[in-house]
Amino acid sequence: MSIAHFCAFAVALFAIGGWFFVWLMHIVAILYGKYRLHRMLPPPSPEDLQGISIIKPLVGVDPNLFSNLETFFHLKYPAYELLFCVQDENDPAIMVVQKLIETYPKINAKLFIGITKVGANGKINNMVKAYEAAKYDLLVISDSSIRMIEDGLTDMASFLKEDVGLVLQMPYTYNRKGFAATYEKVFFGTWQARNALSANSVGINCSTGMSCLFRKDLIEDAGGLAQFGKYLAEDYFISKVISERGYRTVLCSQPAMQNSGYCSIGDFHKRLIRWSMLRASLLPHLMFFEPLSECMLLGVIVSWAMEYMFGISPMGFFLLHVLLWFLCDYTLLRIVENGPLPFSKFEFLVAWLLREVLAFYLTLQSHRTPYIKWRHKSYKAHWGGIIEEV
Ligand SMILES: CCCCCCCC/C=C\CCCCCCCC(=O)N[C@@H](CO)[C@H](O)/C=C/CCCCCCCCCCCCC
Ligand SMILES: O=c1ccn([C@@H]2O[C@H](COP(=O)(O)OP(=O)(O)O[C@H]3OC[C@@H](O)[C@H](O)[C@H]3O)[C@@H](O)[C@H]2O)c(=O)[nH]1
Repeated sequence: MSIAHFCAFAVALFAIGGWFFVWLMHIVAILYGKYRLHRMLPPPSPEDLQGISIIKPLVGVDPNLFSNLETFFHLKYPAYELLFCVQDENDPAIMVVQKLIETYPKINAKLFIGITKVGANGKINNMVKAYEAAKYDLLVISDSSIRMIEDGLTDMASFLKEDVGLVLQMPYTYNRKGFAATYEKVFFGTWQARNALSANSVGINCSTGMSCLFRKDLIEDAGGLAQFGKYLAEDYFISKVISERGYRTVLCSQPAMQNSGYCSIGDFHKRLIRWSMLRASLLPHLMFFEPLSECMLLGVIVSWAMEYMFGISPMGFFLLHVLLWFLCDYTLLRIVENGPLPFSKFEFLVAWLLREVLAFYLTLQSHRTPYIKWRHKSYKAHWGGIIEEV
């Protein structure tokens, strides 16, 4: 066998192995999603539910902010406090929070204005005051765009068994109108859900910090929330220090319902590029594996490999591969949504195709510049996840 043939053989073998691995991820995600999502555990008795401090970092106002925050005033949970953080004293979010606090005087809610600068991460700087003032040993960090159902906090708390340190709501979206909303829902219900469910099912850290419950003492033991200010992916490192202390990270049954009032494909792509840049700085090998695990690129490579190894028609193989992937993604999305989809099958097809076709382009965009833009600030990420503000 010539060197060229040997190399081609090795690449084809690797591609086919990777292809089987990705199908394993599809299957695990579907089975684990069915097992875990939308199946609340029997709630512990109210005496067993410990108090929870919910930290809400806010920047600016969008048309859904009031109603999203209001859902936190309707939580059915015996003891919780709401700690709203606003970093700028001129931010109109202050008025929104004050209005809610006036409307619901029986709910224990406080507003913190101004940052404590502990690092470059604006979200951490914004949350530090509330973190220090939190009166309960359990903390929830919940981003501004999140809506909660009445039982959402009980659902999270009921997954906090003795050996669990962090409970995550898997990122998903609330129903909104328009194609951009469909596109976001398809992304979170397919690509994101597949990775999050398969990784969490085997205990791999696949954290997203938009809605998570954790034990404050574990973070204190690691030096407090302030020490995560040097990272932009503070969620990944919070999960990491919790695992290092011997506690598990689990998903709860209810996904995180993101419901930002502004929804556009351009802004969503910027967010995906930012996340991709974070991941590349944390786990550089993902720069190689992530694009290879995408439907279109993997399909092209494996179709070639199948022809090279077994003489199978590449076009037929590619079309079958895409069709099966599409069906698996549709099945997973239905599991995550747990009900009829708020759009037609045709809209799903268009949004799905667009995401799959653009995946590689977005990956390339994430390598174009070392500067990460987040909420009007620019950061430079170094290997290992440490960032500097530019
Ligand atoms: C030949 C193909 C081999 C396939 C290998 C698998 C490649 C994994 C592909 C994609 C990575 C998934 C990323 C998940 C989304 C994370 C969302 C995110 O970016 N969050 C950031 C912002 O909140 C956060 O700061 C970063 C977190 C880092 C997460 C790293 C996750 C690694 C997950 C790997 C999944 C492997 C699953 C294996 C299951 C058997
Ligand atoms: O400077 C900032 C930036 C953001 N934030 C807050 O941080 C939360 C998340 O911000 P965005 O919605 O812009 O960003 P994302 O949803 O993409 O964040 C996600 O990815 C990056 C991670 O570090 C976050 O933990 C995760 O939530 C919001 O509640 C926002 O108000 C701040 O408080 N200050």
